[in-house]
Amino acid sequence: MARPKIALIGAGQIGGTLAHLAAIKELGDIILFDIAEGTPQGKALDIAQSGPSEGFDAVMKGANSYADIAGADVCIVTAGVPRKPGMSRDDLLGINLKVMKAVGEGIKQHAPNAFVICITNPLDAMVWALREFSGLPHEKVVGMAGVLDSARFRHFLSLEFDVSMRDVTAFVLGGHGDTMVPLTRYSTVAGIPLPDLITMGWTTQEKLDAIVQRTRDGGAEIVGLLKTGSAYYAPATSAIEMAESYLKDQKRLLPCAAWVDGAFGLKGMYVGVPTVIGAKGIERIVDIKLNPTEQVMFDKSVEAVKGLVEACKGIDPTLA
Ligand SMILES: NC(=O)c1ccc[n+]([C@@H]2O[C@H](COP(=O)([O-])OP(=O)(O)OC[C@H]3O[C@@H](n4cnc5c(N)ncnc54)[C@H](O)[C@@H]3O)[C@@H](O)[C@H]2O)c1
Ligand SMILES: O=C(O)C[C@H](O)C(=O)O
Repeated sequence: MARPKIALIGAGQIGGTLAHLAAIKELGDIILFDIAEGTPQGKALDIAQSGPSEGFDAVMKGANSYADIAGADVCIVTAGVPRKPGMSRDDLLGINLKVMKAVGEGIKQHAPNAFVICITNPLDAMVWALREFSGLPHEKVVGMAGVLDSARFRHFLSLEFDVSMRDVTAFVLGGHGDTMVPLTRYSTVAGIPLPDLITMGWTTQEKLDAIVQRTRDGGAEIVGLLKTGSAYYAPATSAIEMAESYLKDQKRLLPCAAWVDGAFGLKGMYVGVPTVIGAKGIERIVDIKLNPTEQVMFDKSVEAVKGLVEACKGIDPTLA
């Protein structure tokens, strides 16, 4: 049986890391696409030459033409611009919206049956725009952010509790911005909810509040340290987790920016919610009950995302 075809649209920091991870995990044959001539070809050749040591079998090709993504089973989109220190993700909206138009049209023409994972920021508005430009079914176009934000929360919690990250679960919902909603009530250490760990004396409310804030600022913390761009190792790993769930029909329950129409009282919008990813794409949205405090935070985040979508419509009238 032929290997699945994975098209990586954008061969920058995340694109290159995605290609390496997908090869090491033998998820399929890989096309690295970028508008920069030489970059995808150079990275593809470099990664292919790690094959003998890693022991993977995958065809690895760099390309500057959308024709090369033809028939892709999965497209992961990182094309665009990352932020620099002092910028917010929302400052990227105008420039990256134009990129989503080109990418969406390329996918529509050459890979209409793909499962598409958008990573480009500002994430929730860009995945919405990419879906609009590509015209693919909503359940086949999803945004990566919640897996990354939850991984950051899990990492910080594991440091606080001095336990393995594997035993920490966490859910961060809402938009991928300053208003994201780390849900302490639905986050656990080996099944013990965080509020119970405060009662047990493992931590304090103040320390937990600081970890929640560090999670919300997780992207900016790395941008401030790198100075030339944003995080790429953990973002790539997070998207690979989602792609693998689709390709292997794992039905992982992951927080993703999915099309929500009905659940959470929302009428047709992309925002971070718990989702099940399987062979059909987004197969289910898990409509968990939020308490009044969580609901206020979630509503605020939803409004922020709606504002960015309206801004997109203002920039590109074809989206209105
Ligand atoms: N969703 C998340 O959680 C998350 C996490 C990290 C980064 N990001 C975002 O991902 C994006 C990529 O980050 P990066 O670090 O890989 O950036 P990068 O600058 O290293 O790579 C981006 C690549 O996109 C290419 N590109 C630009 N316009 C293009 C077009 N029209 N078609 C094809 N390729 C094009 C560039 O040539 C470049 O190689 C940024 O917008 C960043 O903010 C999102
Ligand atoms: O912070 C950024 O600009 C990149 C990304 O959204 C992240 O959270 O790392």
